[in-house]
Parts: sequence; C-alpha cells; structure tokens
Amino acid sequence: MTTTTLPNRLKPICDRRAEDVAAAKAKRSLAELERAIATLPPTRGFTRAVTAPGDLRVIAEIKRASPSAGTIRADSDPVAIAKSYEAAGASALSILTEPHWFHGKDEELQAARAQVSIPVLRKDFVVDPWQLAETRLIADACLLIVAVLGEATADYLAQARAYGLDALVEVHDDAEMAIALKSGADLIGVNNRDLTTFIIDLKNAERLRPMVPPGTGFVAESGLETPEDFARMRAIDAQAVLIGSALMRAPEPGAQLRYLLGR
Ligand SMILES: O=P(O)(O)OC[C@@H](O)[C@@H](O)c1c[nH]c2ccccc12
Repeated sequence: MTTTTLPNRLKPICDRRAEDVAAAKAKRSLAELERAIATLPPTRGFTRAVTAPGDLRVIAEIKRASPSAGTIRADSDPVAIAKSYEAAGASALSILTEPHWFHGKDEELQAARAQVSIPVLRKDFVVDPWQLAETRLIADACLLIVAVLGEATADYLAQARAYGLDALVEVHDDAEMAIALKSGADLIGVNNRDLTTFIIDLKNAERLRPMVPPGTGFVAESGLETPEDFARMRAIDAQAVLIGSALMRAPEPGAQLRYLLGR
C-alpha cells in the first residue's frame, strides 16, 4: 500500500503501521497465519449482530487515547469495561489495537474478547493484507478505511471475506462513499470526525445516509455524546452507532451506555 497521497494526519499513523507489519511479517509468514486460520471456528458474526432488526444497535469502543483527544482514560481495565458494555446492552465491541497513537494492544483485545460473547471489531489501520489474516486470528471483524485504501478497498474486502472475517468499511465524504458502495461492502460506517481536521459533525452521517441502499448496513461513527444524538441517528434509520470517547471518559462506561440508551 503506498501512502503518499494520504491526508497528513493519517499518513504518519499508516506509515508507522506499515513498518510494524514489515517487522511482524518477518516473524510470522502469511502462510503460517493462514494455516492457523484454517483450524478456527467461525467468527461471532459482527455484521449480523449490528444489523439485527430492532432498536438502534451500539458498537461500544475501548479506546485509551487518540491523536485528537490525547489520553482519554489512563487507568482503563479493558476486560472490566468490555463486560460492562455487554451487560449494558452493546451489540458488539470495537477495540483499538493501534499502539503508538491510541495506546492499544492485541493482547487486551484478546483478553476482553475471551470474557464476552458479543462480536469484536479490531479497530486498527489496515495497510497490508497480512493484517487481515492477523485480525481473523484474534477478532470477528476488521475496519477498512477508504481514505487509506482508496480503490483497493474492494480487494481488501474480498480477502477479509475469504478468511471469514466481517468488515466495516469507513467513509467520510461522497467520493469515499461511492468507492465503498462499488466495493460491495455490506456494512458502511460514516465517520462524523473528519480525519484531516478532526472536526466532528453529526450532519455528515445525516447527509450521506440516503446514498446507502436498503440491505446495506449503516453505522454512524464518532462524536455521539447525548441521548439526543442517539435520537438523531434513529431518525435517519441508522442500524448502529459506534461510540467511544463519551463512554471511556465517564466514571462508569457501562452505566453511561445504559443512560444513553435510556435503559
Ligand atoms: O470516540 P468517538 O468520537 O465516540 O468515536 C469512536 C470511533 O468512531 C472512532 O474512534 C473512530 C472512527 N474511525 C476510526 C478510525 C481509526 C481510529 C478511530 C476511529
């Protein structure tokens, strides 16, 4: 994946991830990962869980830090938070594993996933197909960011599916949405945070919602903080919301989720 045309804030993260992958590949070949995948049971079905009929579904995120917010929660125990999200009614989890900017760890994802029964999205910056195999070994779904992958999104999606891995395809404008739709994505997330400026606007999801045809799952991502924000996403018939900071900043993340869901 060449990253020369990436928006400035994504580029350092993706370049660093590409270096990490190069080092990891030297230790574990793709063939070795694929042999391990062949022995795995099916995933928990992320797309199915977050598009199931009923009230707005929640993908609750575990995120210690981010480039836009700095440290969000220093003392977080990911296993305890994962259990509290599940008990509060989350349909799925999203767990950041990017280490340098988001302070994530694969081991924390694995520990959290082992203690819940809902599906888990590995939230990371995929810049190499090798990461899809790596993700299949520890999680139920991957994130594919169209701003990073461009027209290659379709190939990454096909490879993820070949491993039995679900994918959330992330876009933030019309041009990226067109690429996501063409890629055959069955789950599209609109990021309300502009990854070049970090500005958040829920109108982004509202504006792009009509482009997504029935039968394709729609997830509104980022910047959701209040019950009113949830109501706005229900009003556009989003199947799910992806929420991180507003939960991670609360004293009790699970209790905060319950409050936002009005339960
Ligand atoms: O913390 P928020 O504003 O609730 O956002 C969660 C999630 O949408 C956000 O973490 C995110 C969306 N797309 C990403 C891509 C990479 C890293 C992080 C993200």
